Amino acid sequence: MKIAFIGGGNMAAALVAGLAGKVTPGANIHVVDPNPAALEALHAGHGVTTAASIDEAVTAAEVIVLAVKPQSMREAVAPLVPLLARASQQGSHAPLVLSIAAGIRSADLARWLGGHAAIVRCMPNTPALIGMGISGLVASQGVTAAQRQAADQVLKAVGATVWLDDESKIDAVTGVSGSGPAYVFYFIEAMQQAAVELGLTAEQGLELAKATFTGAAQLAAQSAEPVTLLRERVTSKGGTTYAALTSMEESGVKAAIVTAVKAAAARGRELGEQMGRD
Ligand SMILES: NC(=O)C1=CN([C@@H]2O[C@H](COP(=O)(O)OP(=O)(O)OC[C@H]3O[C@@H](n4cnc5c(N)ncnc54)[C@H](O)[C@@H]3O)[C@@H](O)[C@H]2O)C=CC1
Ligand SMILES: O=C(O)[C@@H]1CCC=N1
Repeated sequence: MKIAFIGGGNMAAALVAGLAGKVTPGANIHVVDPNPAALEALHAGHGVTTAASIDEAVTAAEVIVLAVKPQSMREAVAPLVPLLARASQQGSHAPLVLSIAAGIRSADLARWLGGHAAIVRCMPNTPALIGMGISGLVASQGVTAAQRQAADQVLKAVGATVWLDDESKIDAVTGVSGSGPAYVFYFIEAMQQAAVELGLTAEQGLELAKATFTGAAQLAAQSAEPVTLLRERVTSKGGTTYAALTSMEESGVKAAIVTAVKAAAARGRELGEQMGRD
């Protein structure tokens, strides 16, 4: 499979690391980015081919991954329009366009791409860097079964995939798992701060907080029991955990988390609306 990336930043680098030499040889991956340092690192690390601007190698790919910031998307894809039109006139295959950008809607992308129909939107997350990502995906109507499978293969190279039946739900995925790693890091930072305020060193606090997250997340992942039961098992009546969770309830921590996740989803929707306006 030939794969092209428009944008070679953080998320593209995570995907390239998962794909190169596993799903396809590095030489079958082409990365376009105006930043020479990003290209050099990807070429040196994975043997990918590179270009500072969109060229024919992009439309020769079966899958074109759009990995620029939402605010740059419209401008970044404009040079693709004549190349896609030429490829279709020559009767070549229509590449699948796989966008990882938060918010940007398939209908707007299709319009910016001159009516290109084969678009999958997806929302990965940064644990993709260590092959432990999770991505939500949704296919627009012009996507073939083979293209859907290709999109799944690309994202499975860096973790698990969850397919959605309705594009409006991808903003929820953005709020939960796309932005989610930041919430976990925030919680780890808070636990480390508490550890220091209780007299431990910053290093000890960080080690305890990180290992607690890793252990609890692995336990939740591996256990057949509901997460609620796992929580209750830690919580002895009248004990220390009960004191902490009661304090969290009184401070409205759960409600605040729910509100925060909804704010991320709403921002995704808003970005799509803003960028989709002509
Ligand atoms: N960082 C994250 O946790 C996640 C990010 N995303 C989405 O991934 C996309 C990329 O995000 P990051 O990799 O974090 O950003 P980044 O800033 O690390 O990478 C963006 C890259 O695009 C390049 N670029 C800018 N204009 C360009 C153009 N016209 N043509 C080609 N390349 C161009 C930049 O030089 C940069 O290397 C965003 O749309 C974001 O919404 C999705 C899931 C998670
Ligand atoms: O914060 C953002 O906009 C991107 C999308 C999901 C995670 N990071």
